[in-house]
Amino acid sequence: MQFNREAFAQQLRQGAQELRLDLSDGQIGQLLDYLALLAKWNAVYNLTAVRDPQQMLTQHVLDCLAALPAFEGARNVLDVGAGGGLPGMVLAIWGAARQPELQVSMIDTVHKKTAFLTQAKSELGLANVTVHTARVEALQVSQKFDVITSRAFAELNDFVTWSQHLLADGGCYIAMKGVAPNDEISRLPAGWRVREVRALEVPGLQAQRHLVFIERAVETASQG
Ligand SMILES: C[S@@+](CC[C@H](N)C(=O)[O-])C[C@H]1O[C@@H](n2cnc3c(N)ncnc32)[C@H](O)[C@@H]1O
Repeated sequence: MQFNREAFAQQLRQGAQELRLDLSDGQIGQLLDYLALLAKWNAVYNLTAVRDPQQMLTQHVLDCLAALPAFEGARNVLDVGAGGGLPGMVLAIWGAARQPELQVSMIDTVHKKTAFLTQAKSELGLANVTVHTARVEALQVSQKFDVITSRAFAELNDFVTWSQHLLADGGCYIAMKGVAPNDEISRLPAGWRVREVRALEVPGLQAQRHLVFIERAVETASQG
């Protein structure tokens, strides 16, 4: 397992440039620290099927970086089924410098995954991160989320059904998907609508990526 920090830093800088993301040296360093932790823990705890750090950089870190512009202005984000912290950790690292008011919560049912997230939060000094070990259906919070996101989590219908009690009024879902999930969209529960399906280009990845923005459908006022 090769971890060439300087080469990875260069790829991140180049990727950020292609994505028009303004990443500081400090943020690049934190992203690499996160990647190194993920690779180290993955060897023992099997957090992600992607095992090679180079592949992790492209398929995980750059993939999540490509989605970040969609989170501009978000204040309180929940990442459902965060696993090893994707996209939540990448979002938190970016937000800590870029959007200091941004809070990122991550939830997963698997304790070894949330143990990793708690350790990464501590080692990276991310005060903006909260970690929950639970099924999202059972989570209760005092402050609801203005954005709920997920990546490689579940069919959109389940994602919305299981977590809608956690979305603030006026909030929206941002689901990270591969090919545009038109069938899943057609099966969304009543009362929800897709505001936008946005195609993404991930540097170094020859695969389709889409963000699906979902919000409550506005009820048509009765004409009485
Ligand atoms: C395929 S992984 C994706 C992990 C990460 N988001 C990524 O993109 O690498 C899906 C994750 O969802 C978690 N999960 C499944 N059902 C869940 C539920 N009901 N509530 C919270 N997490 C759940 C699993 O434990 C798993 O870590």
